[in-house]
Amino acid sequence: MIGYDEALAIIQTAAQRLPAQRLAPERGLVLAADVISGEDLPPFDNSAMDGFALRVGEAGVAAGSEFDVAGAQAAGDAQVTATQGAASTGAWEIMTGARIPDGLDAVVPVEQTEVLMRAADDRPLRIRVLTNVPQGQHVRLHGEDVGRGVCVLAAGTRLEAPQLMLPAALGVSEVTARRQPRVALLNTGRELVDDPAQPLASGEIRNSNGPYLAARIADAGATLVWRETVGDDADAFLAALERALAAGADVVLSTGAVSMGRYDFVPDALRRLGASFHFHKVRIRPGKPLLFATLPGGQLFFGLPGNPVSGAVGLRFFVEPALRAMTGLPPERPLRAPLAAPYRKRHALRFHLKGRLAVDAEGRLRAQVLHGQESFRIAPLAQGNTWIVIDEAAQDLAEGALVNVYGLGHLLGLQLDGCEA
Ligand SMILES: Nc1nc2c(c(=O)[nH]1)N[C@H]1C(S)=C(S)[C@@H](COP(=O)(O)OP(=O)(O)OC[C@H]3O[C@@H](n4cnc5c(N)ncnc54)[C@H](O)[C@@H]3O)O[C@H]1N2
Ligand code: MOO
Repeated sequence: MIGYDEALAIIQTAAQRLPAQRLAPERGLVLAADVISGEDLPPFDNSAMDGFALRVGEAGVAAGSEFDVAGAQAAGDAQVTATQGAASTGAWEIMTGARIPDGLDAVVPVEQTEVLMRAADDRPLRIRVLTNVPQGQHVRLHGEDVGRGVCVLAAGTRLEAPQLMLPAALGVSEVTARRQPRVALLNTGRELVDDPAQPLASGEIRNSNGPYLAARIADAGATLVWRETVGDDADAFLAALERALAAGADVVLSTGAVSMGRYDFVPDALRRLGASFHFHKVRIRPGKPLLFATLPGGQLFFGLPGNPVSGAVGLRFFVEPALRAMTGLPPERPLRAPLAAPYRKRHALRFHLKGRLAVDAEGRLRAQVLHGQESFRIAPLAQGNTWIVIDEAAQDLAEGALVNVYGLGHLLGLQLDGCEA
């Protein structure tokens, strides 16, 4: 049986990067090349205020100075040049975001002016400024936010809403990126019932892994292209696998039938198919019987154990690193947090514990191991906001000992909202 680090290295080698493509920027893509700005942002000098644009020169102008109003400029108006006469003495009425007329170099907000004369249509004709106006005041210079030729998003960045604003502002219609991996999910077990309204017959249980893993696959930045529940039958399983691959899956996940029981057919079915096995069983808890293989078509296959928490751990710590490698995201690094209470670990396995990161009365983070760590107990999952990971070699840990903590998903980060002392 191999340890987790070895398993992770195997996954990172086997998970080939998806091809880089030219694609319209959209949420979920991971950049495979830097995005270089081809435009200035802002694209032209413009006003940060509704008011009057002036030519004030290096010295600025003093409160009390008066100006004739030579014109008006609103957002969307094309470039204008303040006339020579107006440039020296005139003001231009200007709106927020409007191009600064060429030759002018400061803006005074309307509320810091007094209108001395108006036209019949209410246009201001002459103003007095009520404050000193330094050169450059309230002028947003072209390229001040982003200059042309600058790298605005680096290769390896995942596009989320904050990373979509820049391409939109800069007229970037295509980026070089990797799409989201496509994942299929096959839940095995003749005991499984999918319809929540169906009463359970003797020996049946409800399929809880299916909805959980489907939601987590989406959180993990992958697209679920196929989901099916199959009985404990290798032929039915292989037929479902064929449908999953026909749906375009890059990665197939199964749950259950991967351990030592007489109906644990997944390894044999994969052998029949000609899959190449990378490993089966890892020194972890829960989730030890996890199986990882490459299918004849090059797709990755993860056989997750059926116990619900084992499947959750398999997705979080085995499948998610593969998704990262496929899209070109760098490997994750855990954060460290102190244990809220002593923890005794009696087995030489790497433990993945349902945990809660909470803040104590002094505002310090504390990692609390939740009650009910067995792999069939899902109630604590609903209270958890973190995975606490304890190395294989660790044994007795004192209160305050630093442990590795991971967010519930590799893209979710640590979420502390709602925590109590
Ligand atoms: N003799 C041994 N028995 C077991 C070993 C072992 O080493 N030797 N390992 C145990 C460990 S650890 C795990 S984990 C489980 C894994 O078993 P399988 O992957 O073969 O899973 P199943 O037997 O099919 O199911 C296990 C358990 O989970 C329930 N289950 C399955 N699918 C779902 C689902 N979609 N939703 C909710 N619950 C599900 C299933 O009914 C079983 O109770 O093996 C141990 N045994
Ligand atoms: O490791 Mo199995 O993962 O639950 O009990």
